[in-house]
Amino acid sequence: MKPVLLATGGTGGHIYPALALARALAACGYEVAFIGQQGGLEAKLVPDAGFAFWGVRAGKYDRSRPDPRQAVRAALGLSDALAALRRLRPALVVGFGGFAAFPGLAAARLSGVPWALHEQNAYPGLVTRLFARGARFIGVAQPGVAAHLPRAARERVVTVGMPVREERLPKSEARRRLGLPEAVTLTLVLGGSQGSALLNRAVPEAFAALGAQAPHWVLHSSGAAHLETVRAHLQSCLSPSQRERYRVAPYLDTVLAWSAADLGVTRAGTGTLAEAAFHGVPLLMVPLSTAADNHQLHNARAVARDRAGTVVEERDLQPVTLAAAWRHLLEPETRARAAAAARERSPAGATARLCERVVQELNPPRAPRSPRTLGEQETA
Ligand SMILES: CC(=O)N[C@H]1[C@@H](OP(=O)(O)OP(=O)(O)OC[C@H]2O[C@@H](n3ccc(=O)[nH]c3=O)[C@H](O)[C@@H]2O)O[C@H](CO)[C@@H](O)[C@@H]1O
Repeated sequence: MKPVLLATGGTGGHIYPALALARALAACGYEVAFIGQQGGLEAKLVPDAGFAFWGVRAGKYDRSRPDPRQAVRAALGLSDALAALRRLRPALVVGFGGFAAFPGLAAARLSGVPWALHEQNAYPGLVTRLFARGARFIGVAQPGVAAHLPRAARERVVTVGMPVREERLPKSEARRRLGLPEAVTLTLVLGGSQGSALLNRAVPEAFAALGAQAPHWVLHSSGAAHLETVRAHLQSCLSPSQRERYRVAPYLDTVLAWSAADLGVTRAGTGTLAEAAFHGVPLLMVPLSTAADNHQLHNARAVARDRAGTVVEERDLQPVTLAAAWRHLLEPETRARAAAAARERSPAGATARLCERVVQELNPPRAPRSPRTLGEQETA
């Protein structure tokens, strides 16, 4: 059977929805492989999840600094990807946006292999805009994307939602597996797939400013590169008893972490927001102000409009302001209302919808035979 090749990488926001689709396709008996950047986050996450990975020479294209080396790297990545497609002979390539998806999609276009796309953000990224024309379909996580795509591609846009790993554990079991006490209020701190230097600094300071709270613990994902800095920061700004209640890890299994959490302090990447909604966890969001087209602020405001969380903008980020917003969300009534509103936003079913659309593409309906043809066959 020809495999489905998923072109993805760069950040968790692009990789995790592809992994969710891969699991669903594999469960239906389809063969799946991935193509992404050699040495990228995907080169670890994909084999860890048990799927075949082809690494190609890809790199982020810096539009502000055109450099011939970027063009050379793109050409090398394309030749790697063409070789991979010759070898794998995929039935379909599905691209998830971001620079790491570029070589696989470009190779598909050049080799005559059909391709499809999934776009996670409300404003489509460059790769989605480049490959929308000619795509078999463009699955989108949020409505309103079509207006930003070439006219010829718009009718092939389908709103499927944001695929997340639709697994939940009982809170008590998740906490036990994380080594956390059961009868406490737990805030999960997540700064996106690479961690956030800003949250790493501000959240421990806000925790100190919160003062005495009913048993309240924190589980904080620092990002692999920031673990030691955060540990040193906790030593300097928290008392020993506060440190006892503040756990830090370089990277978390987020099915466990969201299952255990009562509240999140996060950036506002699409993946994080969708997972929080799936798990019914209210959020205190600090959107990344440098995200393309400030899309994290738009993402966060949509959550706040639905009353599933609160936004604190970077420019207002002081330990006391963060602590005040945090204290408010910790109040049991506020938290319960926001958790119910979060559940209303759940993306449950998105993976199945995307999978179904891919399966349709792999098994196109046979053209109905005309009565005349049938008649001819009968008399033949
Ligand atoms: C800097 C940047 O370009 N960010 C973009 C990137 O977000 P980025 O990938 O950083 O953030 P997202 O919130 O979209 O996704 C993070 C993912 O990493 C996972 N995770 C995180 C920490 C951890 O310890 N363990 C773990 O598994 C989360 O569960 C989540 O699935 O892609 C998103 C989707 O295109 C965009 O909306 C973001 O703006």
